Amino acid sequence: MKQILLVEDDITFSKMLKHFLERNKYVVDVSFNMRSASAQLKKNNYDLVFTDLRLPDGNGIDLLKQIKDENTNIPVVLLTSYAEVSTAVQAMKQGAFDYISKPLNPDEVLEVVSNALEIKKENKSKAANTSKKENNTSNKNNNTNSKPEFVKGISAESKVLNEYIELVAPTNISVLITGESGTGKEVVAKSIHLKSTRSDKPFIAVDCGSIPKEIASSEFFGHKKGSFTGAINDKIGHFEAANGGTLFLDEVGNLSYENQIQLLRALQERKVKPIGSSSEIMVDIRLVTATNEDLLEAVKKGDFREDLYHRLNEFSIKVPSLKDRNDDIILYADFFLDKANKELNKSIVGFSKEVLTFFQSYQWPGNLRELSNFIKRATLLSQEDIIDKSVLPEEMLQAQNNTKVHKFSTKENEKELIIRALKEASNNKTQAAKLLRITRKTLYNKMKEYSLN
Ligand SMILES: Nc1ncnc2c1ncn2[C@@H]1O[C@H](COP(=O)(O)OP(=O)(O)OP(=O)(O)O)[C@@H](O)[C@H]1O
Repeated sequence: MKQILLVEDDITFSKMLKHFLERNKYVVDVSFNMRSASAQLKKNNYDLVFTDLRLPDGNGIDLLKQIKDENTNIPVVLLTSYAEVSTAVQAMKQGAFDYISKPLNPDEVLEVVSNALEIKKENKSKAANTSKKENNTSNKNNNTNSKPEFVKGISAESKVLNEYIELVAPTNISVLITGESGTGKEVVAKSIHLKSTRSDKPFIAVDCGSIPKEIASSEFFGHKKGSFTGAINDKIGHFEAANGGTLFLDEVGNLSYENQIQLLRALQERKVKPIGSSSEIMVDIRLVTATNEDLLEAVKKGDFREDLYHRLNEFSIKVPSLKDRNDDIILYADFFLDKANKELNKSIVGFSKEVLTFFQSYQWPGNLRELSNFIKRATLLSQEDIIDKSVLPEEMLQAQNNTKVHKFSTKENEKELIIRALKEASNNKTQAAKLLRITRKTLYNKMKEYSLN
């Protein structure tokens, strides 16, 4: 079993993480400070170290340096608060394997652990093959740059999406990604980065929705120690951290008007000035943004600057909703089942026919995220080899009953159903055909038959 050393002075938090990792079959030792961590490291052969950035007698970066100085290739993962992310990025330049910001997301923790252990295995076998040549390649295969797990899809909508990604990725064009929540906008952004010439440089993802507007400029551009109350250290901003690579701004529509002006200026001038600094830093970033709101509408209302909108929207990509990617659903379901099996140590082989039919007719308002969550829950609950309809939650069944999917039952109500669907789709035939689950051609034929022009 793999051994992990967890260095964290917050007793409750460390207990929680230790239990979680143990439940996932890792052996975990805890140290509450650097001194005891150093002693533990001398005594045991750890496969991975998780360390908090702030420790009572030092910090995680000192510990990282110590591990690197001792020439061990134990991967080190830093635990940080959101505000410390840029320090963590710096730490990665010094050889940390990755960082995870608190509050922790269990999936992310498991993914980082398995990536880190994989790298350690690779390093070990490299070292064995090249016995006298020192393996001095840094662990730059961090989570921010690792390959995304990506299902390409086979539906017509996915084909268009993938073509757009391939086309735009190698350029420096700013891309605005739109689509409902949970459709995979961040995965698309990362895929653009990984297919670009910047793929070996950082990909920095920023959730604009979670940054309070008062600290947004310090987050984007950094600050100097002492430049305002609370600025206890120099801080690297997201622009600088992404230098040479890609800056991904998620929920960009949430930026305040003032922050929009600052962002536009930085993009136009290609340089940033950290708060409290007298000098400017030239930055070379590729910008990718995402939103699930109608930014043009926000522009019309005066909530979003038009000049910024055009700067962000040099090319736009719409990620289709899951309900419009019917041909892909089974691929995604299999992918998420495989993932859930691995995470939960189960071996469910598939889905019953009824569940697959349900997948195709449910509207999936939460898109891929909802499908992934559903499958994880179902995998956990299922006692059999197959996920069957007994695990479908009542609220999903209820929602499905309330959906606007109409089925032709008898010839008599066919005309009425078509009229209703056309009305609901504001006369858009493609949409109406989708609601009716018939092809557009059939819809046109039936409209002709019932003189519905
Ligand atoms: N092509 C894909 N292949 C496999 N998994 C995917 C794919 N696209 C998205 N996912 C998974 O679906 C979930 C939602 O994706 P993501 O976070 O990128 O969506 P989003 O549109 O950015 O969401 P939000 O609007 O809430 O920011 C994630 O768990 C992600 O890993």
